[in-house]
Amino acid sequence: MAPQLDGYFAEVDKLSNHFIDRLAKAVAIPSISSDASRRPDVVRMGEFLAAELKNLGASVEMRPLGKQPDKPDLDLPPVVLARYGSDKNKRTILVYGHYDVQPAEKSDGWSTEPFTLTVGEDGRMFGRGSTDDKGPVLGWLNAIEAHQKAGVDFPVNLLMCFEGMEEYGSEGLDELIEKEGKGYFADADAVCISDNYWLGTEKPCLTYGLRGCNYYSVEISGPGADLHSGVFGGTAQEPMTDLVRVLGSLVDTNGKIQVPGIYEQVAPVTSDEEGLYDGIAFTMETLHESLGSKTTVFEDKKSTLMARWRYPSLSVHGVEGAFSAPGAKTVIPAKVIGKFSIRTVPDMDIDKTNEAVYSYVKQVFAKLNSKNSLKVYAQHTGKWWVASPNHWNFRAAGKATERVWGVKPDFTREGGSIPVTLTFEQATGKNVLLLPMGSSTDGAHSINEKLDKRNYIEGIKLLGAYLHYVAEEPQN
Ligand SMILES: NCC(=O)N[C@@H](Cc1c[nH]cn1)C(=O)O
Ligand SMILES: [Zn+2]
Ligand SMILES: [Zn+2]
Repeated sequence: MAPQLDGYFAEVDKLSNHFIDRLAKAVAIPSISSDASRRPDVVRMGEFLAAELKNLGASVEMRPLGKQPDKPDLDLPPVVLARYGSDKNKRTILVYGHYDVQPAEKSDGWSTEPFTLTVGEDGRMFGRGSTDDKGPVLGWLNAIEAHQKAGVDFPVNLLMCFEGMEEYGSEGLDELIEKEGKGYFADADAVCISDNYWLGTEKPCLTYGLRGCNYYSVEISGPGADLHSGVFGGTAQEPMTDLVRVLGSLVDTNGKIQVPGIYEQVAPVTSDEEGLYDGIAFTMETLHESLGSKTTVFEDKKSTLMARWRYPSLSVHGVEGAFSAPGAKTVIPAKVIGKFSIRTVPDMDIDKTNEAVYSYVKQVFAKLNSKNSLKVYAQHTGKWWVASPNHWNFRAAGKATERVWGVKPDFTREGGSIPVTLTFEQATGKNVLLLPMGSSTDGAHSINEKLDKRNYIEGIKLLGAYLHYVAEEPQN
């Protein structure tokens, strides 16, 4: 089966240093979508991708998305739409990825410069975006190039959609996908997204579910300006004191969400599902390794996987306006904005969840009897997604995984979110598959994010092999 793969694999190995150089160039562009001052870098990253794609012979369009809703003077970065091949006798696969990254500063605790790809002797390649999601996005480009250089016919037509706002909730992209479902994406036969991770470090997986994410701000203000705590301490009601109480009321030490109306929306566990977790290659030891500690809520695998995949969670992320530098500053912040998010699961509803959060936060604040003012709002929201893995798209990916990694993949769900996954499914009416490249210890969103050279190079083989098996797979 897929006889040309050996030539393709050999070419990927031959080109591995060139592919690592391409990743180094991408990592060097600090395309941080949440930081307005970095917007030119996000655009530069989109232009870099477009130029590389054009060099490979793809037809490319840069689609503007208009202004950022919460910052009306700021343009959203363009979506890179590209097509490689338009042979009516071949299947067409639509792939999605993102070229923006999470913020990163060396002073956050990185061991290396975050925007310099640093390849260790052990093959770990450190750099912001290496695994999330520049490595996987470049994987598709590298697969095209290795086919060309090996003289192996590209087995499918490839449609590509790469965005620059995923880490900020994919602002503006839903509308584009909905419009292009029957336009630019009309001939897609299936969708593949490479933007998640293996559950551990050795066993590959295919992913059929994601949690959604509703991201909230709680704004508390009082004084007209930041104050001296010696002069005003004890005389002014302090926004930070109120905020700490509100944030502290949201979730308990074991992650139980305290907002009424959340768990009531969660789909009950079925008997089929009960038996699903035992066969998954996941151990608490791997979790401890990727967590960097043993401070887990649960001691067992099943409860842990359920907590990550099928129950909601609430995380408190930070406070804007609060003193957070080292040292001791005796300030009373005048206005503080607490940030937290809820990862949502079937059958939670975005609006119902928002209403539950707003009403609870207002109630907790009212009980404080504070003279300060409160605002609570959602910064962005995103839907959960669960699909059927009984489809030729998943079968092809399963065969590719066995061919490249020598094992059958686990079928997993993911605790993270890719807001547009459900939108792709609904707008194209086609099956969506998540095919991860990186592993559980990659540290996406964290300090020292990395992608192992082995996962990058074998991952490029995997993406190419998947396309070959897609071409051979009979209809369902
Ligand atoms: N690799 C996917 C990823 O990291 N997604 C983000 C997306 C996001 C940001 N805000 C809401 N969703 C995630 O945090 O899961
Ligand atoms: Zn990502
Ligand atoms: Zn991410």
